[in-house]
Amino acid sequence: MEKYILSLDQGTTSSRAILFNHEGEPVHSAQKEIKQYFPKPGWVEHNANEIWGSVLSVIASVLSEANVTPIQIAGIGITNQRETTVLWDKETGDPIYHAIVWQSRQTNDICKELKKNGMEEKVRQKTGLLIDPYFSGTKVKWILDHVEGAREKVKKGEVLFGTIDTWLIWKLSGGKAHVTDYTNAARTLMFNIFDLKWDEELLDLFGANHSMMPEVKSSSEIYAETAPYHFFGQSVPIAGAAGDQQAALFGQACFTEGMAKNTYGTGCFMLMNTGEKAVHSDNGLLTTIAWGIDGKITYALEGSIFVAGSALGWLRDGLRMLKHAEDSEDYATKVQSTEGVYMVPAFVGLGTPYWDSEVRGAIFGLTRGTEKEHFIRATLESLAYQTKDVLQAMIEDSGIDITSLRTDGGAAKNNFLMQFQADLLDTVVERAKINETTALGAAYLAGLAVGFWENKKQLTKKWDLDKEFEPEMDEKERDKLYQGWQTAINATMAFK
Ligand SMILES: Nc1ncnc2c1ncn2[C@@H]1O[C@H](COP(=O)(O)OP(=O)(O)O)[C@@H](O)[C@H]1O
Ligand SMILES: O=P(O)(O)OC[C@H](O)CO
Repeated sequence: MEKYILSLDQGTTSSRAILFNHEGEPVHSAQKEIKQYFPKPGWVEHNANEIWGSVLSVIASVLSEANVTPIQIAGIGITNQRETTVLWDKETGDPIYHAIVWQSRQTNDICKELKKNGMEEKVRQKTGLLIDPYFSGTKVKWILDHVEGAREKVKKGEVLFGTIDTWLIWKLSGGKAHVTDYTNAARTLMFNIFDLKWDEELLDLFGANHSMMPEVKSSSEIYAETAPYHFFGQSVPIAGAAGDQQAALFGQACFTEGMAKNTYGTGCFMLMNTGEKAVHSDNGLLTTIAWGIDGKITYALEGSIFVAGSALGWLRDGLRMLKHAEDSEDYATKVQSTEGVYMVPAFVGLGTPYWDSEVRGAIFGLTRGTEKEHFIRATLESLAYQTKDVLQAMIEDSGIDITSLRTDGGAAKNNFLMQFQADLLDTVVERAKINETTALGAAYLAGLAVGFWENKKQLTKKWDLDKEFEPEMDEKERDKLYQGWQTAINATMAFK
């Protein structure tokens, strides 16, 4: 009977379940979109129970469509949208508020206050992060400030905190395991990435305490078994977990120092493996944990872009300019250029390297001749421009000149975008063959823990190129385009 690893990829827009065979090939997958709640401008929330329901539903679909029985699952790997924060009642398992999504800006005022009190440098030294609504800490404080009786319940030890990995492991294990892994803990603003402990002072700052925090474990080990009533009568080891961007770095086999990948999903995240060294950034990058395996921590530098593929989602759902996000490629290639139109999709502020949570989106250079095609092309190009901003910061901080960039994620399927990216960076873009790189990373982390695979070298051998994009644009044209972008960004930031 053939065995598989089941990888659960809980992203911002959808939940996916993917079965990997022993060759590391995805043999079947199921996907379900989740509802986005936008209660106020700049706020983004999810329903944690709906997330859980969507995960159960994709597990059921993938097993039935692949005709695989639960007994054939050797282990489960989990990867997830990071930072998104859930607080729930330990007894009833009910979330006490919606999950506040990483993109949400509702903790802006809390961040301002912390910065005013001079906390930025201390936070950076301990966590490698900045004070920004992006991270979990201020989201915890916001929920405690806004949900009646929450603080008292926390004091009595009746509330649990978790990022989405923690929530799903807790649910799958029937409430037995309250754990997270190093990569997810590293994004909370409450975890010291050097001592590898929850930090007393930071917990205090956000009104949290030890009793609500999950135990922090490595990214590849058995955390718990599934509760049989949640897993079709079977106890299956949940054996690996990592935030989706770190899982993608692993899935892209970026195992040596200096290797980097960029994932184009809802947002866009470039991570570079910096080995055992935690590199400090002077250019707005984050210092974070790439993975913790076998008692060893590998660090990464990260550039975070908040709006990437979701700008196409906005063209589809908000402006109704597109039927499907993938149609953007056809529209973009119908014109030779944007004819000077620039779109800055700062819908929830800007991340690396600007870190401005109050700025909002803008569009420049419209003429009477601007058509839908130019608008769509400018939106796609904005993903590439933001990536160039990040790459420049990365080269400056790491001192490593990146000569090729590995890419993956939903929007990386767009050939126009990948070619424009290569042109703009003047760098070869290598799109990974397997589309589900994030899920593959999580599958490998779990597979290593249960002995399904022996070592990560097997994954390196498996890494395969789907398509290589060679830069073709001349230098003058490239510089002119990028200068236009820089003018647009500066003007956007000036308008507040
Ligand atoms: N061909 C495409 N061109 C541009 N954007 C795309 C394309 N296909 C999907 N997208 C965008 O990619 C995102 C989905 O990518 P995915 O990696 O699944 O994201 P996540 O993991 O954040 O849920 C959506 O925001 C969608 O708009
Ligand atoms: O949902 P994604 O794939 O865009 O990833 C979200 C990130 O983990 C947020 O930090």
